[in-house]
This record gives sequence, structure tokens and C-alpha cells, in this order.
Amino acid sequence: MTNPHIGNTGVNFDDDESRQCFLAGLVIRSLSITTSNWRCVETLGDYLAERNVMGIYDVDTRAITRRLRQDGSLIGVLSTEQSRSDDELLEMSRSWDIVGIDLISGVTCNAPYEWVDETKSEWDFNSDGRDRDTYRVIAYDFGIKHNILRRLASYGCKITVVPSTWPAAETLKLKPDGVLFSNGPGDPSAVPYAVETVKEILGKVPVFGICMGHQLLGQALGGKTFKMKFGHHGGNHPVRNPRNGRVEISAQNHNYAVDPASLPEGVEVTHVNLNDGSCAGLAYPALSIMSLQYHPEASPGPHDSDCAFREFIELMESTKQAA
Ligand SMILES: NC(=O)CC[C@H](N)C(=O)O
Repeated sequence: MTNPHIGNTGVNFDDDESRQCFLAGLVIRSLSITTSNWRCVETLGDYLAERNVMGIYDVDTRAITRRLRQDGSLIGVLSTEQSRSDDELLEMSRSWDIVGIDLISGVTCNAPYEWVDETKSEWDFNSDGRDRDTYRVIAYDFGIKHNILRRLASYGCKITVVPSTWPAAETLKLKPDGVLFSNGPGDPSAVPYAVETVKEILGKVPVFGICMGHQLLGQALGGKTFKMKFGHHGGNHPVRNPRNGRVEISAQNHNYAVDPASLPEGVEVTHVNLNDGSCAGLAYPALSIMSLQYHPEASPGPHDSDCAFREFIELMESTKQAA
């Protein structure tokens, strides 16, 4: 965390975004000695300890940030074994790499399930279609955030979540109105089976890709993804939609990006990250495809991009009408 003061709001389980905390470790400057929030049910320290997640505080995170700003992303090691020498720790960091590793298989669900929204309606700031179940959506879980499912349900979707290896043919058999490819950790080039699934679904039903889902769509369309010098992490990334000039402040969390120059003709770049000009969204209207590199579901983050879910609904609706 680059913010120096962490833990003052504590933790509440309504904000859980996954069935489990998949964090490998947390590094912070200063751990708040007290929590102060009306929703807080547990301190950050207890939350991590109960889940056996390593956390370390009193670290000069500013120094780390400045180093990363100069050199780009680097591998780090967290260890409780004080007997290890600096050379050993360096060796450990060199023997690990995020590129080429399938991190999705460790976080996807084991079997399909129906999404049942247990979030209280007070957290649903826009519930146009809640309880209507107008659109049947299959959501591929590459590490899906629950708020994507909450937002789709809010707009009237009945959702079945399926594991990352779920065959495209099984999905198409269910005759969904749309398919969502979720966010997920790691290198999109390390999961060719997922790209194959996306390829088999493209053009058959409207699809929406978010983050990892966007990168897999980019590859399925014939494009290339690459690892960025600096990943985008945080709740304040400006993106511009060149089609209408609108700027959204968005929540982002990714280390890879689609190279727009590698995409075939007909694919439009619908969003551009204003910090570094990278590709933040794609559309291929001929095949009813839309995707975003960032998180329209926020959680946490600003709600500027919630309209993307409405756009997906409109894509499904117009395809239904045309059928
Ligand atoms: N949030 C995500 O889906 C991350 C996307 C991808 N795994 C990346 O790191 O770039």
C-alpha cells in the first residue's frame, strides 16, 4: 500500500469481494492502533492472522515506491525466517516469475453455481432491474469479484457462475443472452485454454470482458498482450471514451495490457487510459463484443463506469430483438 496509514476503518464482511481472501501478503507503512468505522467487525491484523496471510508494517513503503517508479515492477520476498541471508533471499526472488504462470486455476470456483445476491439493498445504489431476472448470463470465474455479479443482478440478470475450464459448448447449450469473462490474476498468455473458450463463444452471443476477461478477448481476436512497466493499481485512474469524449475516473488493478496495434481491423479502442495512453477498452460491434481493462464494478472505487453494465444490457437486448 502506498497510503501510509492503513487499517483505521477495520474490516467488514459485507465488503468481501470473493469467497476467500487470496492475498499472498500485505506490506504497509503504519498500522492504525485503533479502528473507527460503524461497519467495522474486525481489525485488519486479526483478519489476516485468521486467514494465515502474512502482513508486515513499519516498512518504508515510500522508498519501495520510489524504487519501483524507477525500475518498474520487481519481485519481492516476504519471509519470517531470520536465519536467511540477503543472498538467499535474493536468490528466492530471482527464482520466481509471474510471467507464464497460470494463477487463475488457483482461484476459480470448482463447480458451477447460481449467483444469489445476499447483499442488503441499502448497498445497491442503482437497482433498475433487481428481482426481474430478464437476462440469462453465464459468468466465467477467472477470479471473479462479487460486485460484478451484484451489478449485473441489479440490472436484471440471472447469473450462473462457471469455472474457468467450463467448456464453451456447455455454455452455449444453456442458450444465455450474454456471457461475461471476469477479472483474474496473472499473465493472460499463460492460460491458452481460456483464450480457446473465449474464441468458441465469440460471435455466438454478446460478451463482456472485464480486466483479465478483456485481455483474453484481445488475444482471442488475434491481438497481443504484454506486461507493462508499471501496472495500474488504485481508485483514481482517468480514462477517456473517444466515442463521446467522456472521461471516467476508474478503479484499476492490472499488470498486463492489450497492444491495440496488434488487433485486426474492425476492433475499436473505446477507452484510453489518460495517464499512459494504454488501451482501456475495446468493442467489436459486428460480433457484439465489449470489454474494459478496468473495474466498472468499482468496489472499492468511483462509480463513474457503472454505465458499462447498462451498455452490456443494451447489447443483449438489441441481440434479443434482432433474433
Ligand atoms: N484485475 C485483473 O483482472 C488483472 C488482469 C491481469 N491478470 C493483469 O494483471 O493484468
